[in-house]
Amino acid sequence: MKQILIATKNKGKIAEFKQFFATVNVEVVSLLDLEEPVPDIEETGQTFEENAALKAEEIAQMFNIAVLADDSGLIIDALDGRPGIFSARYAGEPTDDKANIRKVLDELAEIPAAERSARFVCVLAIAAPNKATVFYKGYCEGTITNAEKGENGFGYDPIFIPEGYTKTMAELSPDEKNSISHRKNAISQLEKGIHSK
Ligand SMILES: O=c1[nH]c(=O)c2ncn([C@@H]3O[C@H](COP(=O)(O)OP(=O)(O)OP(=O)(O)O)[C@@H](O)[C@H]3O)c2[nH]1
Ligand SMILES: [Mg+2]
Repeated sequence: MKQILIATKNKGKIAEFKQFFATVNVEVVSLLDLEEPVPDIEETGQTFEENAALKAEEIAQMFNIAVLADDSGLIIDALDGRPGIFSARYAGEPTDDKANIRKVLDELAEIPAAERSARFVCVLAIAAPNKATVFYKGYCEGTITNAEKGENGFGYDPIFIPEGYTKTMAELSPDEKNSISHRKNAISQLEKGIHSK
């Protein structure tokens, strides 16, 4: 079976990528599968693209193979786009999904339902030795709830209601999330990019 190395340590992302790539018979290998632990890559970029490139290029160079990386996050309009590129570490490091959710709900406490619009963003970068890095981007529009609901997914899924739905992303099944998510939409762009070559 063909394999793809994905430069991530996020178990939620890994589970979703495994589902996407299983449909084309590609096995996902992540940084958590390697025998030698890989140090955390500092995400010092100012944009999702810069951070995705940092992760993909560093690992591609380390192993001399093509690598896919995902930099993603939640953009909330009433918070001027925060947490944005800081989504994983919004309430500090190490990453704590529950604390991140609490911080967002606290900051939105006075904001009425009609002004709680938000979107998830996913930027995929593919880096390969001696090749220019390429990028694909996907969005998922929605709103932020007043309280957590649902057990599926990861990150901010329990407080995000996708447009056209009445349930949070964490109440959707993995298949449902993977049919509408920012990650799915970025992968669709990747497929289009590859087929047009
Ligand atoms: O509810 C969510 N559903 C999603 O589908 C989703 N995708 C991203 N996010 C948030 O954005 C951060 C990514 O930050 P990020 O791209 O730096 O990844 P990470 O640090 O978790 O892992 P790595 O890939 O860098 O190893 C994550 O931790 C989450 O807080 C999501 N939240
Ligand atoms: Mg990260």
